[in-house]
Amino acid sequence: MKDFKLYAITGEEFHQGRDLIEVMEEAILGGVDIIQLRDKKSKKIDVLKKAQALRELTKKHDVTFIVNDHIDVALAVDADGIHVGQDDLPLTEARKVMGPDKIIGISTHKIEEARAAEAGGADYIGVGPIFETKSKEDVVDPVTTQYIQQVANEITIPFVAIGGIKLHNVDQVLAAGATRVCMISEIVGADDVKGTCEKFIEILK
Ligand SMILES: Cc1ncc(COP(=O)(O)OP(=O)(O)O)c(N)n1
Ligand SMILES: Cc1nc(C(=O)O)sc1CCOP(=O)(O)O
Ligand SMILES: [Mg+2]
Repeated sequence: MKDFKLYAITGEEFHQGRDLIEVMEEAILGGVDIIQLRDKKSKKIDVLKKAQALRELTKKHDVTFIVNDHIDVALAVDADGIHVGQDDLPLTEARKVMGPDKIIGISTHKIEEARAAEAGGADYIGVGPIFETKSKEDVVDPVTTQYIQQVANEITIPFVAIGGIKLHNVDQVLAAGATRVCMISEIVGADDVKGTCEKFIEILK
């Protein structure tokens, strides 16, 4: 997969009434190089419509597009890949459905899961939640930056830190060995989405 640094996930509850595509385009213009559609509430038809619009946007800006959970939607819109969790479709089955060329990312919360993801052919792993987050209902306890250190020391596929990351604590995440960060609320909930992303890009340099 094309490498990335700043990963933004949609979270329309934080958009303050702003249009999904406008918010995500601002994020892209600020430097986000991978976008994930995550929608836990909408009907499938509406998830599909949002995915179509985001596919068009990400194509226009040459940004990687990932769909969370819905493999059928990912395939229907020719997304670049899918993100699955530990309780979603297992990696082997996800690979069968997605084919060899699509990106498969998987969430991990402990080193055993990271090892299994690497051995199972994941293209990248999510490492989190690093800090407390209110953006995910069924979230496990924070894994802290210690888990980043473990992954950085052992895992060779790309990993992205996620969960409660903000401008004020991202230094701790990078100091622990992460080079890629992923956020919902700090990016899409910002008053100035583009400016916030530019600040992250400056810090990530
Ligand atoms: C990059 C990234 N990392 C982790 C997650 C969480 O996925 P999952 O555990 O399947 O939980 P839901 O997002 O489906 O609630 C993610 N989406 N993206
Ligand atoms: C979707 C998600 N997955 C996580 C994990 O640890 O796997 S934490 C999380 C929520 C991230 O949102 P925010 O940046 O607003 O904290
Ligand atoms: Mg999931």
